[in-house]
Amino acid sequence: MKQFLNYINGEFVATDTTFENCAPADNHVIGLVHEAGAAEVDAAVRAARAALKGDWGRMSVARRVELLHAVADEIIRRSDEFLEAEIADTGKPRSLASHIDIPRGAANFKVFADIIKNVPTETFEMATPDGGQALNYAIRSPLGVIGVVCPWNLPLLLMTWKVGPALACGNTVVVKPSEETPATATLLGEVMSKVGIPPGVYNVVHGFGPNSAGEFLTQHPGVNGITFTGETRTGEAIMAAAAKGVRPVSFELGGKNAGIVFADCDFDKAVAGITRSAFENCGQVCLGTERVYVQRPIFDKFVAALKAKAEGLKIGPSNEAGVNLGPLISAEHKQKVLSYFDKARAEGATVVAGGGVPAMPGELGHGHWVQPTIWTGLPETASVVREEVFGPCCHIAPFDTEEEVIALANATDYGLATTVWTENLGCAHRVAKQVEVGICWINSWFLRDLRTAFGGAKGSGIGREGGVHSLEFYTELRNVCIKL
Ligand SMILES: NC(=O)c1ccc[n+]([C@@H]2O[C@H](COP(=O)([O-])OP(=O)(O)OC[C@H]3O[C@@H](n4cnc5c(N)ncnc54)[C@H](O)[C@@H]3O)[C@@H](O)[C@H]2O)c1
Ligand SMILES: O=S(=O)(O)c1ccc(CO)cc1
Repeated sequence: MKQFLNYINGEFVATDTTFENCAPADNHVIGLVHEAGAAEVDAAVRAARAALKGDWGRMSVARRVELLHAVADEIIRRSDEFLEAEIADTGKPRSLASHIDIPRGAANFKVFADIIKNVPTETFEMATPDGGQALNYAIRSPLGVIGVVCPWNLPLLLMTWKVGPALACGNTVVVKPSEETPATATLLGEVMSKVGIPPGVYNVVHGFGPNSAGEFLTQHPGVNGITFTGETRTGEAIMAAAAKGVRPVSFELGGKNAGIVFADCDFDKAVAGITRSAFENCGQVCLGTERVYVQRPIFDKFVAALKAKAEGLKIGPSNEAGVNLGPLISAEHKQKVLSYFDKARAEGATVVAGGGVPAMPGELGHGHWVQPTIWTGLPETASVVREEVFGPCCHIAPFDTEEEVIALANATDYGLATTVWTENLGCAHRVAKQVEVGICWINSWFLRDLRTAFGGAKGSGIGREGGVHSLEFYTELRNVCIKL
């Protein structure tokens, strides 16, 4: 049976406590994960601290950049292994993982290495009171040991999105992958060893959140900063842990994102865009659209078109040709999503598409499948209109005016992303300016340039990462003032 070991100080480390890692597609046991206890987490943090003072801490930026490029190249060289590991852990379609998760996972090392190589710091000359001059210039230093706590929906991509810039800035990391998806973080340990990243720079501790590796890591006083992607409620617990020692946090949290479709949109593109944003990765994307607002003149036509798209999506295992939708991540998550399907019905929804569990053949019958689901007819107070479901579903409501739809989109505690569909650039810009989110896409969705800012407003997060914005979190900027 496959064993998923911790990776501490350049060595794979087994523990006495293991838990099963199961495939979402058919629930078969992929392997055993070795849970890190407080002692292993402490060893990982100590190794990370020691590495800061060792070769890694002394390394030139040019050499660090070279090594991070080598990490990216090695991920690509072993992309079949990464792909198989990610597919087994998540059940997502091979086409999705091969086009997004793995290449983006590698790109995160190259892009941030190049940014750190090229980004300047500021200098200011100033006059001094005695009639002389002084020169100010800024130096970036690594923040230190970074705790990286990750979710399961885009495991390699979201982990490297943090580890790439953290290492580029000269930090060391202790990563806590989701208990649901331990494979690619573990595999990355092999890559780090192979290309010569010094021991202790990249560490992985496996386990759960409360009273397990997640909590041990975030409460560890040797961790200088915590970067976290996951549920808003978990963010609250981590923020409380980070308060001890006043450690900085960077949070990418939940969302309840609105899609806004104006009557003048390019209809087919809008339908295709909302289909993707609602159902890609089986709706398990923080940026996904769970609330769709469609201008009244095209409402009925849009609902019918989205229904046709949803019902045309092919549900199936990763390797089957033409599959659009995989399973949900776990039995527990399936229960949560189905409970929302029940609530929607109980609260009076019209079920336009789906609403249940598809019949799957053979062993797949043990997997965590649900149908892509569309509702209409609910008030804005309904559970599936207010709360993040994180499944392949959306509610569609009509609107009349620009002002009205902006108010509807903003009437949520979350503020991650919006997608707007219109041919009127003036309208697009007015909406983009007023929606309370970190990311607003116009006539597109999940179109990402890694140099741009990424993050959430309101309950969807704290801080921005991406491009130079990542440097703000992963470095301490020191001003040096020289009296000349
Ligand atoms: N904003 C974003 O960029 C973004 C991206 C992806 C996912 N998400 C959000 O993530 C959620 C889905 O992911 P999930 O279910 O893995 O989230 P989660 O919050 O349940 O778990 C995320 C990680 O936190 C750990 N954890 C849980 N409790 C902890 C605690 N008390 N202390 C320390 N660590 C703890 C888990 O073990 C896991 O590794 C959704 O809400 C989604 O919107 C947000
Ligand atoms: O910048 S990306 O790597 O595309 C990216 C995608 C998603 C998320 C969070 O879901 C973060 C970064």
